[in-house]
Amino acid sequence: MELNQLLNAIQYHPWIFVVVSLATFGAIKAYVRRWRQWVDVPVMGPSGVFSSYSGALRFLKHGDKVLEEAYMRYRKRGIFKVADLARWIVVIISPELLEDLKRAQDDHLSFSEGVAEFVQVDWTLGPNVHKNDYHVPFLTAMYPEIHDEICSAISDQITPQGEEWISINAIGFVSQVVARANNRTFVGLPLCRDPEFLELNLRYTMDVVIGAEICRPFPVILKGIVARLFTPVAAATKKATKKLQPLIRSRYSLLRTHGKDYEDKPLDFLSFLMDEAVGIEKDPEELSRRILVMNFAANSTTSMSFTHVLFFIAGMPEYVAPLREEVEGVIAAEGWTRTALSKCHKLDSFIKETMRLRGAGKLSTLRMAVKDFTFSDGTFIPKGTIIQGLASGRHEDPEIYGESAAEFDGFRFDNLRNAGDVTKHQAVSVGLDYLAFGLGKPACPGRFFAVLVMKTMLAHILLHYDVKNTSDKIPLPSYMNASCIPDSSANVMFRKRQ
Ligand code: HEM
Repeated sequence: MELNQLLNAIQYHPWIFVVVSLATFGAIKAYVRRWRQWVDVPVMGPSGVFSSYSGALRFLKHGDKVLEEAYMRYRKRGIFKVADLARWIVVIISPELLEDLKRAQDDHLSFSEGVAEFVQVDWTLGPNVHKNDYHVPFLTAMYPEIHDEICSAISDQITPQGEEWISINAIGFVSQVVARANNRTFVGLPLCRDPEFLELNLRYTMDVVIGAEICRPFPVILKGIVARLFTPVAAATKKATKKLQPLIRSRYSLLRTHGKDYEDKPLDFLSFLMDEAVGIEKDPEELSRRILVMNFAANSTTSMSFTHVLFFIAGMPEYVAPLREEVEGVIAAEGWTRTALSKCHKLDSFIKETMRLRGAGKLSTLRMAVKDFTFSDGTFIPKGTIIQGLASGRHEDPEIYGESAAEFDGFRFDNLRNAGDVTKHQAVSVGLDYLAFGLGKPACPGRFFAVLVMKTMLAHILLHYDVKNTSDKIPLPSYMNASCIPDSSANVMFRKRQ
């Protein structure tokens, strides 16, 4: 829009002037705040008022390189900071500082406030989700249903005949299977197979990310209106509510008629929510938001992680025979159960090793200082600062993982288990040396479920299909800031197991 057109538009619609002025004011305020939260640690990239934005652009496009360079430079100091387009992020590397972060109480370094800042929770996922996280404790898996959904979702998409290979887009295939398995647990059949419902949940993560960026520059009083009018989040919430409302209403009616423990009551996340919800949380729109929130936390994280697993198994045929042998032995003895899969240590190790090198992101353990905070080395962190741990620094440190730290060794963690500490080396274990699922109290509560889903997917694929990449090379990820994104254009080839 040219300046004249803008001035004309303002003349006839003065509210445009108000919105633009408030957005500009908000942007300036955010900009000033960015500079006020100055932490006295080495800076990765330019540190000037304007030049830091060129550093932020480089971080956006080449986050992996920036963080690798920072690791080499500041490993000894154990802490540095890097600019993204919205803020400075203080990144910690040293185990001592990670230990401080792990021990810090939520009223000092807060995970939920960090998330609230990053994805503008109050205006995207919803203010109730921010204030009350009653959805977090439910994550006990219903294994027979998960297994059934994974088998059926895979065979709905891969139907090779005889010896033919079929080629399928890896991330598209994995996302469908993961979203179906997740939603079988969240809302049950038949909604977990409804293509529109799956599509809106798969798109929701991106809707929230875009919505957060649109809301960010506006002052708080306008964010609500902006979120409703100009972001895709409101439309997604409306669509999800429309899909879920009939189900919620019929379950409420059964609860009213037969009481809390009626026969054949579905055992899923929605039932859990409806039992636990109080006050406004009982509203179908609020319940729908919780379902969306769980999809937000579970779909892209698990899909991206498992797509890397698929690329590795497709490109490393030497792992196929020992993994098949392990899974076949355990399943023959015990059937498809949670306990049986917990005995597949090689399978577990292969997934953990993939996540060590290709976790959801190079940074983990998002926190916001809700009060001034001082690390044990004396580094002062003012209130409002965002802090993250450099997961890739820990994951690729030769002092932790030996000379082969940079290489993929699918049975690394199985060997470590056999050599000593059994629990430390499980894929679900969190600690200073393995940050893929975070650290401390806010460590991912869905990790047991996510690992179970990924193990079941890998085991099922190994037992029923041969798999290979479309070329000799394992597709490489790209990075957006620190997020590790599998090659979305890469296909994987499947044929019936020969
Ligand atoms: C491979 C898949 C997954 C990865 C890599 C992952 C990673 C993470 C990480 C890094 C955190 C933050 C922990 C911290 O900062 O210390 C987190 C939190 C969370 N995750 Fe996951 N996650 C995955 C799957 C899931 C699944 C499947 C669910 C739900 C079924 C889930 C639900 C959550 C929730 C609710 C939180 C917030 C916890 C809180 O508020 O205290 N995640 N996840």
